[in-house]
Amino acid sequence: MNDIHIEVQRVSFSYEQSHEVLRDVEFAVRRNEVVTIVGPNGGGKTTLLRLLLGLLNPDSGTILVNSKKPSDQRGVIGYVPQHMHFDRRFPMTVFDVVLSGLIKPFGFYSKRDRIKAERSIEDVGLSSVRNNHISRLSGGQMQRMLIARALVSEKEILLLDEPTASIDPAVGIRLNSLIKELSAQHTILLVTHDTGFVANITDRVFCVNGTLVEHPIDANFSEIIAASYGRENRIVRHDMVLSDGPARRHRHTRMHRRNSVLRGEENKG
Ligand SMILES: Nc1ncnc2c1ncn2[C@@H]1O[C@H](COP(=O)(O)OP(=O)(O)OP(=O)(O)O)[C@@H](O)[C@H]1O
Repeated sequence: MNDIHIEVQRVSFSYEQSHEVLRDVEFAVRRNEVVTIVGPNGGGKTTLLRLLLGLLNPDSGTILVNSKKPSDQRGVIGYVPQHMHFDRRFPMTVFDVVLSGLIKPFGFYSKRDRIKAERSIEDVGLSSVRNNHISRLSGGQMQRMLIARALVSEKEILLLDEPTASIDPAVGIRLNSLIKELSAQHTILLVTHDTGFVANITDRVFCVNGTLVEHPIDANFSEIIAASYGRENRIVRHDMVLSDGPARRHRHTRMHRRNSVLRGEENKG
């Protein structure tokens, strides 16, 4: 089996009538690696995830997932968003949401599907709230439910977008162990501003800011990355930004750094 799970060769991308967002991006990820993607707001991290998911096509260059085009490999990648919007008027339970991760053309789920959903819920430690309405979940439980939803269809690769955006540090420690456990079976790419959170689980760190640069990981890597964005800054949590347009531009001009480096050191200790 090819050890390279994702291969990106000299990829450039621009949105229509806009400046180039990514230029000559190149990297390879091996199976079961945990790769962290960091970078300033507007640096192109989400765009890179969309390219890997096959939702966008590069202007030039090649992306291969399992040696094939991402659009042919959609079943292989599970995307875990920061949060999801559900209509609270519908009585969706944790189990329903996780089961819905199995896309069925006619919506009929077999006994085997249900067992898979149960297992995924168990894997993320949510069995006790299996029948709870999702509006009653905490931020950390919601995040784990979304991971279970990605796991249920047996994806090989998990893309986690800001997994710590809506959780507090104590919950972050549990989530951190879960990601570590999942990495035994999955290749994991996570976009985060929270370098402290990933310090003990990541194999590699990529910084995306138009281009992609790999950072060496050493004892001080969180500090170095934070320093390169400006120590006085605190990175804004994604869920605090409500709209696109001017607000988004505003966000890009005032990058904040969350005090996560210190928190991460606490986590490690
Ligand atoms: N659909 C779109 N159309 C046009 N421009 C876009 C679109 N989506 C993103 N952009 C622009 O592309 C650039 C990269 O955006 P992207 O969302 O990939 O960055 P990011 O690193 O994920 O940022 P953040 O940390 O703020 O989420 C930004 O300048 C953004 O305004």
